[in-house]
Amino acid sequence: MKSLNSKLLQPVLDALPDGVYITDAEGITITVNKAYEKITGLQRHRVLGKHMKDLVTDGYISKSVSLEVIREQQPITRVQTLKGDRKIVVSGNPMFDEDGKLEFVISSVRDVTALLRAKHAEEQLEQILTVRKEYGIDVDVHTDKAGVLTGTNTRLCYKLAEKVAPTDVKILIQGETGTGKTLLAQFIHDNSLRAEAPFISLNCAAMPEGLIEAELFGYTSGAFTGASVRGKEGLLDIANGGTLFLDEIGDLPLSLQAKLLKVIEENKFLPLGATRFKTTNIRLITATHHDLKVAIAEGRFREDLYYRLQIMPLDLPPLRQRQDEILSLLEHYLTHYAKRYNTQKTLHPETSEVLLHYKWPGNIRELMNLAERLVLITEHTEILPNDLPESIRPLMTHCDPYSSESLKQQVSNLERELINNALSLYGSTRAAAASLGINQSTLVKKRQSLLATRNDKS
Ligand SMILES: Nc1ncnc2c1ncn2[C@@H]1O[C@H](COP(=O)(O)OP(=O)(O)OP(=O)(O)O)[C@@H](O)[C@H]1O
Repeated sequence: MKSLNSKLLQPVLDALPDGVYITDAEGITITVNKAYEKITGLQRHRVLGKHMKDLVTDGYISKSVSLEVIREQQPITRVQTLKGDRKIVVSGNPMFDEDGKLEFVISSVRDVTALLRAKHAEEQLEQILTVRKEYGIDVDVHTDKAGVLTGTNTRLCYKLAEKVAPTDVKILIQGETGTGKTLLAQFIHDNSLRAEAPFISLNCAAMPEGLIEAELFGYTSGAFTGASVRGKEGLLDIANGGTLFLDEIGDLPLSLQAKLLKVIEENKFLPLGATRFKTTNIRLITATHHDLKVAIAEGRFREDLYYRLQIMPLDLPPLRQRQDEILSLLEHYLTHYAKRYNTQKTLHPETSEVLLHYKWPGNIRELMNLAERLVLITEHTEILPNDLPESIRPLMTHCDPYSSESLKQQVSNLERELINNALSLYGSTRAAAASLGINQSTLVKKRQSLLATRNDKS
């Protein structure tokens, strides 16, 4: 182990406000300073002479920046989390001797927990102000009256919704992202006795805990640093008399779940910083794409709240289970965007076929985005399969309905593409062959002969 002149060096290191950790070129600890002991809680005598690898194995530290520096032979900076959620920034620097050989690694360690907290608070405040500004413009009363299309699998859901809309029964809508949960909530509101009052929607997954709390419950003046002097009404106030739609309710933090339960049970809530409860009269509709039963089992969601919210559960199936709606929706949105962009578009039957069998992971929102994109970028009136983005027609590149190639050649093209796709996905001929259900030698032979056919052609 190399040594530094520690008699001289140690007092200097101990006077520094940042933590310092020094190892030799092998990763053996030479010294640490007092600030390091204070920040990490690790005593010097525990680490001196120890190899960084052993400190990681023994659980003293989670990851060693010094070892990374030794491996990479260059400076490296990492943010690490210590016990109790403290955040530190570790910057490791290599020191080389005159011959360019690594001699020491000197790492500085800075506790940035307080700094990050301040930054987080600042960002939260900024977000509150932004959201407020947006709400001032268009959130109070939702006026988007896009035509609602229903097929066999959604008709029942909309029928039930229509039936219970005039009551105040609490509804939990379940469905993947983009399946139309917000539209259904708006439909219920529009068909309720509260239709003239505001429909307010809040996505619980989109905001940090502090911000959701301030938005939902509002706050009094001086409730927290940076709060407006006049305080602010919460959405529970703004939605009074109308409907509050809480999207992604499964992401509502546990502390706020307790507060929401009080609103449901007693129509009461306490704004941040307030000493008196306020009352409100809202109809609550919630939505989730998570399985809340799993969240309950994992302790992330209150069971009592779940049973209060899902008195009337409504399920919106994903678009791939609503095949009879896909073409009507496409036609509806192609016409809608064609009108907006002053053009005309239709789908070639082959294109309809591809889209009908596509899985639509982003559901109706994805379909709308695709319709707009196709209207904008397709130059001809009839949209062909090749106009579709690659992600939708991964194996369609060579299936051109106007192709002059023979069936045999087109099949070879498709085979070549399937093999190449599997090879790039799985990386080895053995794994690619297994994924295609053939043995490795067959794949290699097929690939060679397909390459030869292509070369013959060109
Ligand atoms: N049945 C339908 N007919 C026509 N358009 C629909 C239908 N359902 C949904 N849409 C449209 O699809 C888009 C996505 O719907 P919406 O925002 O309601 O989905 P969501 O499930 O709430 O999504 P997220 O979970 O991501 O918030 C909206 O623009 C909506 O108007």
